[in-house]
Amino acid sequence: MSQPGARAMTEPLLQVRDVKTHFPVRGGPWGRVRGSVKAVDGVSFDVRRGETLGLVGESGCGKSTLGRTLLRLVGPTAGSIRFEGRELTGLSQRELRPLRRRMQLVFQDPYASLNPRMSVRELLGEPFAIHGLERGAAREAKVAGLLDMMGLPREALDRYPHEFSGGQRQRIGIARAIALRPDLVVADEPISALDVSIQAQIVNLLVDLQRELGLTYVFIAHDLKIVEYVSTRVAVMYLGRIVELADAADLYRTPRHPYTQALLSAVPVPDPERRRARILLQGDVPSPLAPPPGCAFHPRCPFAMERCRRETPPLYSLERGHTAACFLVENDARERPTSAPDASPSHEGG
Ligand SMILES: Nc1ncnc2c1ncn2[C@@H]1O[C@H](COP(=O)(O)OP(=O)(O)OP(=O)(O)O)[C@@H](O)[C@H]1O
Repeated sequence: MSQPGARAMTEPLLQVRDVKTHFPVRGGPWGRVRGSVKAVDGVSFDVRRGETLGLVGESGCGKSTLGRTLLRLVGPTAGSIRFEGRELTGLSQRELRPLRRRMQLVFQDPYASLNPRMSVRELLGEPFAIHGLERGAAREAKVAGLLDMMGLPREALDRYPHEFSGGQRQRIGIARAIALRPDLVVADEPISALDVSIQAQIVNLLVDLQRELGLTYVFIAHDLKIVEYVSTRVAVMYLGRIVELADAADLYRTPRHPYTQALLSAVPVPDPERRRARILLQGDVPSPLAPPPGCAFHPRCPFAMERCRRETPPLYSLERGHTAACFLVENDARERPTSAPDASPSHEGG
């Protein structure tokens, strides 16, 4: 691999600007477009090299869609995604191919993501075959090395996914994802389908691999304790938008957005100093087909003001890179935020 230059080392691995992923909803006898699900609706953030960016929020907030959009597995409707400074949104599938090996996804359900008719030897050899890398004995050696790294025995090579436990299957899924030494791994709820007793082992495996291979993670999860444990920074999503982003320690110590406060108030903490009053969230996440006007959180917010029903709060910059999209923090903002750049052309992804 070529040695990245100093600039490449300091620039973010991924720069995401005002990205939207809307899904058209069709209806009626002619299947006309009736509206769109705004699964991701204007998000901007950077992912720094070597960090773990945690992505949290209730079910349906758009976390998976955002994760897949970052990898261009789903085409964004608008916005810009730069990987090492290179714009991804306009690239054809062919142009994306060489980049694919550098950006990988770990799935929630390893059973559904592994072809049941392929042996482990084939499953782990496949990434090399797809990209025309390593053959014969060299590929065998790489595959065996992956097994060692995952703590799986060599006998596993000739066995099939159904012969393994959930945790072992996830190890195989992770091995496939890291086989080609990617830079970026999006882990989409990588442990939520697993038995609680083995969740920690898989999390620790991911943490060790990050250290060993210098990986950058986007870690999607709804378990806030695990996100706190693994993340360098954490982004909180609500109805297609990021409502708060901060260093993990800052976010957990001083959450500024009422939505984050409510999510965290539900997490049991043994330390009485950190215990907070439980804020009960009323109702469910509204439909991303018709998000509420103004601040999308206002119908569920215990602090909603008249203004929140009319205006959408921008992401205010607070101290130490902490940002929050809530009028309550406006007075603490370091500067008046400029509105998100909306100049990016809409485009059909592929
Ligand atoms: N291919 C699709 N077509 C239409 N709507 C979609 C599609 N994929 C996701 N959605 C919708 O987009 C919204 C966001 O879904 P997404 O799965 O990204 O959320 P999530 O936060 O990851 O939730 P979960 O934790 O349940 O996976 C949901 O309303 C979902 O129904």
